[in-house]
Amino acid sequence: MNTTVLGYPRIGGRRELKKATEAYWEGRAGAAELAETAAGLRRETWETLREAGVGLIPSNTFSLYDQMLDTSVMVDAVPDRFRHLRGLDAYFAMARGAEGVAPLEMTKWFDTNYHYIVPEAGPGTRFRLADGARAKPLAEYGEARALGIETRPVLVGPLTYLLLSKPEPGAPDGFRPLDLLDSLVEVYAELLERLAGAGAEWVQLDEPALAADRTPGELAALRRAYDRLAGLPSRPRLLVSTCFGEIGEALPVLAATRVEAIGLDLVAGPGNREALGAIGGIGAKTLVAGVVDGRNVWRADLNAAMAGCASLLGLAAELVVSTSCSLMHVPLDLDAETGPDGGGLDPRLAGRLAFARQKAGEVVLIGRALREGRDAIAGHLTGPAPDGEFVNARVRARLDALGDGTARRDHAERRRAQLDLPPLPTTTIGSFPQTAGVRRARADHRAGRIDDTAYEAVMRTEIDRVLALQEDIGLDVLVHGEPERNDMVQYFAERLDGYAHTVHGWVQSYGSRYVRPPILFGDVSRPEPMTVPWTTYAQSRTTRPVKGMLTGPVTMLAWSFVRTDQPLAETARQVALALREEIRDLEAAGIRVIQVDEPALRELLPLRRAGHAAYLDWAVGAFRLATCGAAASTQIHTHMCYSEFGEIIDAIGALDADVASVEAARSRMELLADLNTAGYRQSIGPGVYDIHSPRVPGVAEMEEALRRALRAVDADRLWVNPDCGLKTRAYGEVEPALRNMVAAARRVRETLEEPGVPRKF
Ligand SMILES: CN1c2c(nc(N)[nH]c2=O)NC[C@@H]1CNc1ccc(C(=O)N[C@@H](CCC(=O)N[C@@H](CCC(=O)N[C@@H](CCC(=O)O)C(=O)O)C(=O)O)C(=O)O)cc1
Ligand SMILES: N[C@@H](CCS)C(=O)O
Ligand SMILES: [Zn+2]
Repeated sequence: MNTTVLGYPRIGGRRELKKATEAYWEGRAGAAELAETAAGLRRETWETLREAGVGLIPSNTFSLYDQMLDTSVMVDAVPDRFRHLRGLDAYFAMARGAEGVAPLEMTKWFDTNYHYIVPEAGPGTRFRLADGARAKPLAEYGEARALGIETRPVLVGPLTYLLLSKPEPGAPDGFRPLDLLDSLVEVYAELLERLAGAGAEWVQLDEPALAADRTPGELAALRRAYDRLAGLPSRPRLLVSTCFGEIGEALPVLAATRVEAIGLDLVAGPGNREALGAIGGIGAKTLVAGVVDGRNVWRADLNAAMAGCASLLGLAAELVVSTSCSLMHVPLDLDAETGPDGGGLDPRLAGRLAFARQKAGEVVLIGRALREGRDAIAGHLTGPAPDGEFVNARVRARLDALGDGTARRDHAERRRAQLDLPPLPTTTIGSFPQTAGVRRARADHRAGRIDDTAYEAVMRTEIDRVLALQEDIGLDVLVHGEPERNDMVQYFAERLDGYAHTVHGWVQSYGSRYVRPPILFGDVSRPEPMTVPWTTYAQSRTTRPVKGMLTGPVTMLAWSFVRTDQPLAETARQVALALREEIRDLEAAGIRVIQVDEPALRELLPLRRAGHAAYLDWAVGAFRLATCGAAASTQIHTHMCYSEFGEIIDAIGALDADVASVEAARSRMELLADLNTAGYRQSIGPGVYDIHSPRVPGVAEMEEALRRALRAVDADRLWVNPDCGLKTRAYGEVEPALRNMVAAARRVRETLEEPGVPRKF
């Protein structure tokens, strides 16, 4: 009975990776320093896992930016536009763009809040093992070995890699990256042979794409890939690891290959257990049983996990106790919270939590209990949490009284009652750059070095500056800039009862950007207004409309660690009620435009179609519960980003917001045609430039984007905005970009009367 984890956080206990990467980008440190920090973090991870007693330790789970990007570089899937760059410059340019070179797209990793860099492939793509013997998995395997630690290199599986790739611009219609599978598999074959030569006994190939619906053709491709790899004469043993749900028809396909082990997520995919039974088990193979939740922070129920593992014993030749997925989706170490510089979590809550290091410990305990008997871990077994510990009867009664009624007045009537704005109104998504001064003031306030009055003065000065800038640029609907928010979810969670917070609990969102997901542990309620003072202050300083800015109920759940003792739908309604109260207070304070951000609406969509309708029903219901109390004269906006919207296109309309701003700059406005087809009739602000890149977009390119949008959307429904908030950018980029955006909108407005340009005012 062995034990393992499928992956581990890479940031370091004091955010060493983030600091080193950003120092490198800013020229404050060289490549050697970055490499040294990275090696130190890898070593720390391996040693931590070894000390915890984990039997099979993974390697190549580290990345300077993203594991998909690492794979693209490893197999030389580097688009031509980056070929003039070398080494780290090319690597980071693919992620972030460079002078005159647009980055690759970035999008959500399955249903997590992690984002990967989307590979591009075309018929001319020639995969090869770019660095040969120095390929990253080989290098990291060798590095661990030199430390005396035997590891299992982890690779993104070839099927998942290609299913997540997109056709390169200009690729012929009908081209699918998966068409390149056979040639990619040959690169994996070479790599596996080299890893075997280096001494690797096992290799883990991650195929999370199997948790989504797959076509017969894709399943055939899976079979072909692993028949080929498993048929190599000289190779390590292969673990095909899956996560994030049930793998359905892929299970018998994998079972029929000659790979030595299959990894199943038994937390997000409880049905995997039944499916295993239905095929009579996996015979001579090893089952890597993902019984410790890699995506949530609750302690494992060790009794249940032991019983679950015991019931699997007859279904495989061997069982390895594991996490359900990589631990990169949870914070590193709970001890950092309860230690001297932690935030002092309520001990009743802390006792129920486990972060990555604690979860590695849980895996080891379960393994020991299965080997030596339950008594061997008796001291670690805890009783169930007391019932009703964090219940709020008032919230429950109010929700019962509200029922399901979520109708708002007719859209046309709302339009008439709402603000009068010029055609193609210009606005932004909410946040402005979080300057060093703003962040310092927040850190000083947190540490007690400045008091509330001094802190508020800094924020007000910042709001004044942001408003003055927007007026000068000529934007139509202004924002206060969100300087007071550390994060769009954490800020609200800190003001809601039922949520707890960490100080060091960072989880990677993308590249060097991290979040500290709050922990939703009890019934949620709003003790007092959360945004009203800042928004009304801003509105008092300008005659133009200021847009209030809230985070929607689905996103509040998606980007938090959420209680599992009641359905998400019920928890979402509690958050929605708090937002509904906030909207009522904003209206009462004279705010006429309110945006309720739902960037994570797509993220929580179940990976399999069978679950979509039920999810969208409660997700849309929660948004409507939050917003439908608003008066007809209040314009409700929503915003979504980082997603392929295809599968939620109907839901965007069903939210019944008056205006939706959506990321489209990177996906080239394809979305608008889809929205039309779906019968979307409200207003739309397709992002006209990509805020994820430091590149300043020109007037002409945004004008062109707007003209393209006007082919799909009438002018009286088109808004002009960037594709997301500006908090990660610097003013040096933001100011010229917004000036160019307003100039582009004006140029298009001037031509609206020309023949052939639809306008319906
Ligand atoms: C819109 N996105 C978001 C997602 N998830 C969220 N929870 N929030 C989001 O906004 N998912 C999808 C997208 C993309 N994701 C991100 C995620 C993260 C960032 C980002 O900028 N992260 C920051 C950290 C933000 C934060 O919490 N800041 C705090 C603490 C800042 C800090 O480190 N302070 C220092 C001292 C400060 C100083 O002196 O300068 C300290 O405490 O040591 C705050 O501002 O108070 C990051 O840096 O990673 C962007 C998009
Ligand atoms: N209002 C938020 C949305 C980000 S998705 C912002 O502007 O940062
Ligand atoms: Zn956004």
